[in-house]
Amino acid sequence: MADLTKEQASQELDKIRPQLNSWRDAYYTKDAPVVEDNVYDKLYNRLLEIEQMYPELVTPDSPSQQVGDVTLPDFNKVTHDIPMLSMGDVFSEEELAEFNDRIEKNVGHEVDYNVELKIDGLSLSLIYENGILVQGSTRGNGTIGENVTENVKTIKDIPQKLSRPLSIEVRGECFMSKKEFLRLNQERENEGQQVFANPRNAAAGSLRQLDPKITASRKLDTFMYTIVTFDGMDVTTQHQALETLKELGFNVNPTAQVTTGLKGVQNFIEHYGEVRDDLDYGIDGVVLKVDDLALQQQLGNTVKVPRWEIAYKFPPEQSET
Ligand SMILES: NC(=O)c1cc2c(N)ncc(C(N)=O)c2s1
Repeated sequence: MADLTKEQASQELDKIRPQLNSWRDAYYTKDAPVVEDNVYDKLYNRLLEIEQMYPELVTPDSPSQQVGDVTLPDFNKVTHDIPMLSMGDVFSEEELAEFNDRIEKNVGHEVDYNVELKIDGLSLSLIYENGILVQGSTRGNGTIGENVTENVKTIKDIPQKLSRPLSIEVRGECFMSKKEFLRLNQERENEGQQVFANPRNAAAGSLRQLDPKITASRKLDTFMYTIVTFDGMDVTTQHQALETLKELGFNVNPTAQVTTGLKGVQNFIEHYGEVRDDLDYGIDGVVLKVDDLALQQQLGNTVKVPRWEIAYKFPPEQSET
């Protein structure tokens, strides 16, 4: 191969990487391979050749770093530097009032809450370095989770590259829509396989797959709802955090509302309790979060759960087995 200067190599890689990634994306997630394998392989080998000559030019988003063809023997584990805590639950308006009273007593005044739907899926952590997705992981036991990065890369609504080159961690919920759940179970029934009991199990069974191709064959969705590390972003409320997540390219549930104290919370709960069957995703409650992020820090966490958020749980859905 004619020797390439580093500059020529860098320029050629800048052309090859996005081309291969877009072909790969089509192959994995849009079920529509747009190029013959030998064309893909030829360009991929060219990329490997150049990266071998100039290893310092390898970037995290290079196709050579996205080994999506390997079926892992078991999940690699990741440690959550900031634990993925669970959340306290309440089941009545009275308990909600007690939660609010504790907060107001602690901080000495009424607080705004950001009220969000509690999605019936599984928690997901995403880590980006300079805007590139480098790790996806499950909650696990809250401290040690499973590395599901290759699977996460097949989920269409998760950006592999952010709109800004930020190094951040974000968290949210991975779920399967009711429509996809019915399609998948019909497919499994036709193939004589065991069906999933509910969309949450189907989502967990699809994300926690050792073969990314199986994950890619299932339509998973996400709603992201927490920025864990901000990389200097000036975000001071949970409401702003959701707007920022949306600007960065994440899928964010559009129903969140800010309330002053508990005013309006009961209406929100009653409304979504009534329409939950009509939503195409499962919800099992409503989450109240103190909107001011500094107040969240001031309130902190108990041993197990944050003091600044609570889940108001709906009764199990009728259709749920
Ligand atoms: N375990 C947790 O902290 C949470 C769990 C969930 C969930 N399953 N769905 C939505 C939210 C939210 N909107 O914050 C949260 S927060």
